[in-house]
Amino acid sequence: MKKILIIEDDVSFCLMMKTFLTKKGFEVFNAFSFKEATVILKDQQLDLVLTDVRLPDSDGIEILKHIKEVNPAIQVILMTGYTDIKTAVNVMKIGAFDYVSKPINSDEILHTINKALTEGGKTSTVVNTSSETDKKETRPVKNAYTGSHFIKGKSAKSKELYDFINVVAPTNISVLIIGDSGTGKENIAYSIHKLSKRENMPYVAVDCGAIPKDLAASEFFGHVKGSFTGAVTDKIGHFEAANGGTIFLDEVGNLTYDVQVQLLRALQERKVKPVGSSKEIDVDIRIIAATNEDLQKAVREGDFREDLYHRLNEFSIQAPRLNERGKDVLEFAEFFIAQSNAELERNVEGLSDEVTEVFLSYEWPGNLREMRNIIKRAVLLSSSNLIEKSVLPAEMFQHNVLKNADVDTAVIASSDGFAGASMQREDLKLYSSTNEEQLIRVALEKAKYNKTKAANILGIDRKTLYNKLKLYDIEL
Ligand SMILES: Nc1ncnc2c1ncn2[C@@H]1O[C@H](COP(=O)(O)OP(=O)(O)OP(=O)(O)O)[C@@H](O)[C@H]1O
Repeated sequence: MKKILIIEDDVSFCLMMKTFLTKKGFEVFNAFSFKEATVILKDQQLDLVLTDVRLPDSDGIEILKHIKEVNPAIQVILMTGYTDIKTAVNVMKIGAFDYVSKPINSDEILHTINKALTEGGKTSTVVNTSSETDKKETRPVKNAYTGSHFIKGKSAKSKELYDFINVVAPTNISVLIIGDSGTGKENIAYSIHKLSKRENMPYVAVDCGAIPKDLAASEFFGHVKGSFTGAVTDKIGHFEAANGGTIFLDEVGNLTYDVQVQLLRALQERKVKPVGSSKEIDVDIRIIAATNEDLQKAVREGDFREDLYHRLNEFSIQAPRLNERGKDVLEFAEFFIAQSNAELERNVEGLSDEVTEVFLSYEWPGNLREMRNIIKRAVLLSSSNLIEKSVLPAEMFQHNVLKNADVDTAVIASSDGFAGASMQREDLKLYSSTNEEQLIRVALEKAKYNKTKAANILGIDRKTLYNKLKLYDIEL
């Protein structure tokens, strides 16, 4: 397990990052000052340090020098506010791997960390060649797409989606984006912002699922120095940071009831009060929220406040599943191939005919995110100009074959090739509910109603199969 040290005096941010990176499989240590960091650097064999450029007792240059003295193999990524970008660039010149600007985008930081851990050793003094201006333009967003860095698609579903985006973007209406994981909700939110009158104002994306309950108020509304243990400096909350622009609340269904109350008040009164402060700050914010849960159900069950739900859902947009977007699948594939080529320095030209067919009929349960990952891996593994079946996960064929009711072949396919190298069978989940029942029935029939075998064929565990049998009322 790779070990990461986060050096940051903003305690809440530090803990949030720790939660996020631990979930991603790293062993994470926190230090709130340079002094604390030196102790951990001495005791632990670290792989990477993520550090603020400015700490109460040190600065980026001193931190980097010290780290490189302790162990030159440790990769260093700097976290910086806008005013410190120049310092960050200087620190990179003396050996930091890269820098990221605050507010930190979780996808981006993860990408940079993985890149540092894989490429860092080879190029420990890499200087990022993008200009400062470029960085400034793209940094305020959690999402890295700007300009042509995303595609719209031409299918009826895509057209409908962009019609909605175009209609709602210029208004100040709150938008709730509903859709399965990986359908591109974050990208939709950013598109709305870029097409609005607020396009040149801040866009702040907040992953509500990653905010620890106790720190939510401080995260959203900020705090003043000394207002609680660990509040060593004043902190600007997300609302204030987004003032004049747009705030995107991702996974909004994860907010606790208490935070929902505070949020609603802020939205209604258009004022926020930092924790420990008596002063209210006026905020003018456009709000976009996203969920992959059934929020209406959460409202019915008393887990999500109805008034907040209506406040967020003045207009709703459904993010289409990838398999509803017809031939756009191929356009997305082309886009991800180009993206992976650039990232991995490869020259893959496209999909073989056979793979094109598979792509068009596959369910894509993980939507765009799944496609991006599958293509990235395929580009890495491909030895020919075209992506062939042999570099795709076998589960993709298991799906298709199952659809054709040829389960025996599916089982063979799944023990073939690089099957399972990246995807756990349990990750398969059970596709869309429309054909889920049918898939289960086919698998049961092929397994001669042996539940263990059927579960195996479906790539799920027995317990999940039992639950599904109950759900669909399948009698055995
Ligand atoms: N229009 C697009 N063009 C190209 N790539 C896209 C587009 N929309 C999304 N993506 C890609 O798909 C991935 C998933 O998108 P995104 O994070 O926006 O999905 P999401 O619905 O917010 O997922 P989750 O619900 O899990 O947070 C992104 O990392 C990006 O690489």
